[in-house]
Amino acid sequence: MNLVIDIGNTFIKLAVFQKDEIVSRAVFEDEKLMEKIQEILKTHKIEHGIISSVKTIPADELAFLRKNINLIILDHTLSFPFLNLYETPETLGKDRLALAAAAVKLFPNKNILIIDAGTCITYDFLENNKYHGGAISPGIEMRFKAMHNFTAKLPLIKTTDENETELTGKTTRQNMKIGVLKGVPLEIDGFIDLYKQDYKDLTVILTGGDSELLSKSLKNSIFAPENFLLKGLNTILEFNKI
Ligand SMILES: Nc1ncnc2c1ncn2[C@@H]1O[C@H](COP(=O)(O)OP(=O)(O)O)[C@@H](O)[C@H]1O
Ligand SMILES: CC(C)(COP(=O)(O)O)[C@@H](O)C(=O)NCCC(=O)O
Ligand SMILES: [K+]
Repeated sequence: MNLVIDIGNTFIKLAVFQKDEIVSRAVFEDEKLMEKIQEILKTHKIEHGIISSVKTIPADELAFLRKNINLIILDHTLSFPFLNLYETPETLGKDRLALAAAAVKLFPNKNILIIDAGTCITYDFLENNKYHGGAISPGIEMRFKAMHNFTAKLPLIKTTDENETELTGKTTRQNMKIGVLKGVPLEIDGFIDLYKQDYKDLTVILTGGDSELLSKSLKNSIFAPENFLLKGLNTILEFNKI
């Protein structure tokens, strides 16, 4: 069985794969990583693993993983089922490599825009199995936190607060919620429209912690496959197993 670990800026996602199927999955915060891995190693027969991180991985965690499984650390020097044309591949987010791998596995030889709404919102564009790059913008929670932190008077809004249906906000909180929760879908639809001007047959994938919240507000139709990034990591692991 394979263990795949995705360390994002907000959450760690972890899954155990038997061939292409997820048999166990967990989402948690940073400090629980070792505990969760020990639990998984006790309950599953893990032989291979892959870890993708947008942060530096602590040395003791790496040493522990390496001692227990055949571990691959995701970076741009591995083999991928797509051609990477990013001009600075060494600075490209590892999560974005995993998303691109998942996309070509699901939709080979297509024009694909992957939107990952997590801590940041990333846009990744693939044309016929060639990865070009895309865009990075602040995520929903980051926008709320930034407005609170960088102003004197704006309150902190939580994503879980009740949504607004109006276009015109009449209180400070309404204005902020509308600015972010209507603004982000407008941004996403705007990017999709711009890509569609050049690529009529564009496949759009939406994933990440805020994808459910956002999918209802988009005018463009999108795919929202489950555990998309984790499946991409498993694809890369299978591609690079020795
Ligand atoms: N319970 C929650 N706690 C914190 N953030 C949440 C929660 N539910 C959804 N989110 C949203 O999901 C985002 C994190 O999504 P995720 O894809 O896991 O990010 P990352 O891969 O960057 O860690 C947060 O920025 C926030 O907007
Ligand atoms: C853009 C990101 C912060 C997104 O991270 P996430 O929101 O998934 O936690 C991450 O992919 C990253 O650190 N990228 C490095 C810069 C680049 O991709 O070019
Ligand atoms: K992201």
